[in-house]
Amino acid sequence: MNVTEVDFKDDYEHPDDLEYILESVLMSNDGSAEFQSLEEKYNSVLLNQCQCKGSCDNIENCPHGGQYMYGPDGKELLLWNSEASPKPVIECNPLCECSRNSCSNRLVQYGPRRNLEVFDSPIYGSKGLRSKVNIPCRVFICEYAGELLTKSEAKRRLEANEALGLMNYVLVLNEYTSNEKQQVTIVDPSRRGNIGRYLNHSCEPNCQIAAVRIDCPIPKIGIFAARDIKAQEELCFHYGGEGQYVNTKNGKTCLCAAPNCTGYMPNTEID
Ligand SMILES: C[S@@+](CC[C@H](N)C(=O)[O-])C[C@H]1O[C@@H](n2cnc3c(N)ncnc32)[C@H](O)[C@@H]1O
Repeated sequence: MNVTEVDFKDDYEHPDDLEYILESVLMSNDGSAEFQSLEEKYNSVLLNQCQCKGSCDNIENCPHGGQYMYGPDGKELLLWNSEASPKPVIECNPLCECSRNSCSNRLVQYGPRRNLEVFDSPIYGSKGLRSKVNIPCRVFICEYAGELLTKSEAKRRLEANEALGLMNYVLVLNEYTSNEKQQVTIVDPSRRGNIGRYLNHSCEPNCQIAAVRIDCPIPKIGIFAARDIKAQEELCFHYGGEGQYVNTKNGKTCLCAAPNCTGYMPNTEID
């Protein structure tokens, strides 16, 4: 299977007045030491390239592989991560020796899948995202791309959103190793973002998020199907990451209408 045969594109139009970006970008320099450290991380390169010949099918040899696998039809790569104990996903990148065309460890780097559409969600009374065609369980949908923020800037924006009654797009992704927080990544697609910004929160979501690294220590927030999803069904993920990725407390009233709805949206906490 040639990975480049998979149906990807990234030329979606945004209905809102914002800058369309293909992947997350650094916030503007505010002169802080925190920004400097974020910028250093953003500009550093992961030096763990593989030396696989051809594809990366042998996960014993490939330092990255093992998180994606082809489904039974052999057509699309699926996220093979267990939701209970997600392992870090590290894709092969241009420094790797494997063949770009046959490597089975590159997915998010090719951009969102086709046939997504922004629509006016009757459930949420605001915009949402759905697919015009069925989506199989565990496939990649799109990145949640936006401005990468320092904690201070994120707190400032969260407070401003609250004070002005604006929708909040800030997503805080915490990664843990055996209960210890290892890295915090904060993405805000409110001013600069991609199609991922339109996914609403559900207490019973059909999508899940995963931290995916390609060639930078700052992960991308990948959104994957958590089950088979029918065409026209609204795509949602749990803003609390179901406890794995995101720190939250109870927030605003949740409109998801799921049978197990807690009544509240998870509220982003930054410590
Ligand atoms: C990332 S945006 C999602 C896209 C947004 N609906 C739009 O029109 O651009 C997050 C915002 O959508 C709304 N939202 C998302 N999920 C919600 C839910 N379960 N209940 C109520 N509002 C929700 C909230 O206003 C939230 O701040």
